[in-house]
Amino acid sequence: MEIIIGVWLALFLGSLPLLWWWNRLWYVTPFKVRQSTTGSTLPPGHMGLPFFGEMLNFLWYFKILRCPDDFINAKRRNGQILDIVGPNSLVSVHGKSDSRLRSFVSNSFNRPDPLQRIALHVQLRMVAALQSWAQKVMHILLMFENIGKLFVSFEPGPHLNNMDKLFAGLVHGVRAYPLNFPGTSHHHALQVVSLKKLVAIFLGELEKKKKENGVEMNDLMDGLMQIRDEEDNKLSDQEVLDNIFSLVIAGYESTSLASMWAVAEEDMVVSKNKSGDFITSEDVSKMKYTNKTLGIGIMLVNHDQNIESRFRLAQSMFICYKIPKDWKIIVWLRYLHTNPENFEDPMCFNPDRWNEPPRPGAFQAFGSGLRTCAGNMLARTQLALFLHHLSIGYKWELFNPNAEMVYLPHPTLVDEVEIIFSKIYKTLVGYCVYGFD
Ligand code: HEM
Repeated sequence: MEIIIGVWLALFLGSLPLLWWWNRLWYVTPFKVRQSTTGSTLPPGHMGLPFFGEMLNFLWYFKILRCPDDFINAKRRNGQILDIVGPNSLVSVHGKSDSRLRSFVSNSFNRPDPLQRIALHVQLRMVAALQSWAQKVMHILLMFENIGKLFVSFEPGPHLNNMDKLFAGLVHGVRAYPLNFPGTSHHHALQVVSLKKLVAIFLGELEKKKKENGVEMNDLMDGLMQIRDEEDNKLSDQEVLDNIFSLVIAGYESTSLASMWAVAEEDMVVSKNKSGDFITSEDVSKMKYTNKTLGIGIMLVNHDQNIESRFRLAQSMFICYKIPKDWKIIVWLRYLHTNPENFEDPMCFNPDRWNEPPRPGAFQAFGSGLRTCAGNMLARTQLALFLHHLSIGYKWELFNPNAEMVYLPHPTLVDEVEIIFSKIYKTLVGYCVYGFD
């Protein structure tokens, strides 16, 4: 028995160096042989273990040490990207299909006229939601209601709350290690629960709209159903669904997280000089920085946007390195925002840093170039309106001011930022008397 254990142990230990170098032998050696005449080089760094890559190391830094920047900074390289995510959606298509969809989304969300209409729409909802939150402990879920209404005319209520949970489950599963067999969270989210239910809901909505045949045409899904290309072809049902899905995923969590961080950061900095009291009118008056705070909220949320992005390069140059076809690159935008070369004391909440424009290329909250965020004006508008209404009418405090940070599946406080809101009552002399609804 002891001999058998010894043999297995020896085999295991003996295979460790092979495992350690396997990816290098498998991927790098053939590349080097092919490129031996051109002298092209690959980016430096270890290739990780077979199948797992650097996942264990990644989890160690993100889950256990909770120092994600240390993992990333050690891998710092600079360069440009092209990206591909998913099959039919705006985030994955190119050329004419990309311009057609992008110009539709931009016209729907990023131009002054629709933005004005959206501002009116969402403000009513925001004010009503804030009022209903007063003197309760809340997470900020409002953004999902706005997105649901603008994109598919879903009304707030239990149905939308259920969808919110399904989307959260889906995003969770997509970010889990992609082991797609029964028992894994990836499989559960994609095959068992969230995706199937969400597809059924959106498909039902699409069918309903088709039957109504354009009676009510004022949301994003209606618009997508009407787009035509030069040959007068409409988008297929699958294309409409893919795009609605991607836009909800791209637009919802990013905006919610940014608003959450903006509120939490502003609250923390004001509470530093206080001993657990509620924020006062004086504190509120210090919040002359809505837009600058917005910048910080957006800066912080960016971390997550990019962890899920998968970039496949079609034989392109990356500085002086060659990136072989089908290799993936993740651009860690958070690195730009937390790099002291770009922002002085980057981790400090300092809205005044926006008094000066950032160094060119240093602030990439919405990405840049051809694939820049298609909903950036919608996001900015929603966040600015939300922070404005919040700071002129409400006071708030973190329910658990000492809650710890977690970084997976996205950077947030352990309690997902529970906040107690209460209304500031106005008097003739100003915002100085407090009470509760
Ligand atoms: C605070 C909120 C948001 C942040 C921080 C954010 C950030 C980003 C970033 C960094 C990218 C990648 C850009 C690149 O590859 O260069 C992106 C792409 C994208 N975003 Fe946003 N976004 C936000 C809100 C929204 C909203 C509300 C929508 C929906 C209308 C949206 C739709 C998209 C789409 C469709 C893409 C893919 C564009 C493409 O690949 O062509 N985003 N976003």
